[in-house]
Amino acid sequence: MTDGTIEAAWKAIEGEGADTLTALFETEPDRLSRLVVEEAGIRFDFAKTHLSRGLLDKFVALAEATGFAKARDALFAGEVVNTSEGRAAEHPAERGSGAPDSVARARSLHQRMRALIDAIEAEAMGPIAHVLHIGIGGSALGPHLLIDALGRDADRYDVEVVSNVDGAALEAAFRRFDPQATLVAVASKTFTTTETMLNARSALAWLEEGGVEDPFGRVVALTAAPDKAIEWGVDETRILPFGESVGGRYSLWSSIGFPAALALGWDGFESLLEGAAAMDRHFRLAPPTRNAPLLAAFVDRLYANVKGCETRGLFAYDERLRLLPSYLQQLEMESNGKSVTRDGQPVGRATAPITWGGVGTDAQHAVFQLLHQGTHLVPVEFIASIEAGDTLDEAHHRQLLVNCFAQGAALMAGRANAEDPARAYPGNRPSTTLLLDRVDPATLGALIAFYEHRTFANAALLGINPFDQFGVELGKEIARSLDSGGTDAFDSSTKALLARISG
Ligand SMILES: O=P(O)(O)OC[C@H]1O[C@H](O)[C@H](O)[C@@H](O)[C@@H]1O
Repeated sequence: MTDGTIEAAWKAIEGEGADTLTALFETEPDRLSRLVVEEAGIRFDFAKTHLSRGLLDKFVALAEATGFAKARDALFAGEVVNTSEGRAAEHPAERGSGAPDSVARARSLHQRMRALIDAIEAEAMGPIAHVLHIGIGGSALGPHLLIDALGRDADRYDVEVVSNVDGAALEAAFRRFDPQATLVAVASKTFTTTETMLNARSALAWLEEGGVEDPFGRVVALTAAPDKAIEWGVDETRILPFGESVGGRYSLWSSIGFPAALALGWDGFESLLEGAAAMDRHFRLAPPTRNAPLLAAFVDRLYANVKGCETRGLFAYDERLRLLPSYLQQLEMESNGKSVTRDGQPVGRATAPITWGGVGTDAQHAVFQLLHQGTHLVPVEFIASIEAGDTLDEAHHRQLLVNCFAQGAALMAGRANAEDPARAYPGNRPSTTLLLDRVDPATLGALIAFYEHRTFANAALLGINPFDQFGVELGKEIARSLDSGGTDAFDSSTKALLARISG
């Protein structure tokens, strides 16, 4: 399609969305049957958004104009969709959804990971009780989310994920762990990330100081750059590689998921992959009006591009999912926080909103005032599970869920108060609810794959490449330069700050 057709499709959308949510429920009595999708153990409820029947048709037309279906086919076929880096994006192949040779490659790497886990379980590296996972960004957020959400009752290995270069983070893990019983997993796609390599060196020193005779014998490397890991000193048999075409923030399905597989056991890790594969099938095959990731992307675009919302709020009404907002901050903002299209042209409209959020009910007592009465319109997403994550009196879980549903209802309905404006609620504030049957590996796999595909669908509608992240490079380059004392090129404020710490 031509740029003209795409612009015409956007123009048609940008004039819509004026009806209130309450009015939409009156004029469209079939909203629930149309805007609720049940898939892979998750109920996706988009009914409390401004996605009217007319708008939905127009978004479907936009998807057609932008070549969304072709882009999706290219993703699953393993074509070069990351054009700026000349690579495919093969995270779907990690869970069996992709070109047969990519799937076969991913399977054999998974087998290698499984064999190493079997060996660790058989105490081939001595008795291991603790796993210190060192990585940052995509090499930490995904495994950390999985372990925190699913590993609470697993009673297997005690895993700690350390990402920050601030030594306080690593020291806290050292205090908790016994070096004699610790395995160190160094996770880095590139195996060059400064923070990770410095933390890894300090972990080696700690093993040595703790009396471990061969510290490298306790190190496993999870990387797409095995040569670099060998060069650094890791034995080849303890390197778990993954493909260059698996992006960092999409890599938890690969060997980057190793600590999660250790914490949950191999069966749990496989269920995670199967859940994601179920969502892959849905994303590939469901028609646009029933396709959960695509509908979610329509909602994202509606609020960012029609209603001018600069943020989106995400509240997990489940303690086990407390790390979901930080995981999604990287997935969504690093993928789609861009200003130019795939062809290097200005995008011309808002791209990724700022993703922020927290945990319910805690957040209700802190930030929800602004959501209900503030001057910013924030589309809210609620995530909850029907099955409880605790064994206490069921009043706990009931309170959690009724609070979650009450917030969505209150945001939408509002309440007038002619006498006292300070006590009036404007209402007409949108929300989406994702209700999981339970928080288990399969459902969490499906949920994370849903978010990946939603991010991809947003990028396709905007015409941007979600798989590169050049925005993070300049800061790294300047840090390197400052570290080596080269301040000449910098402003006086930065120079003065450096001088202040240099004594
Ligand atoms: O896995 P690594 O190569 O160590 O990279 C870790 C992280 O750092 C980079 O700066 C990127 O912003 C992230 O996308 C990446 O996940």
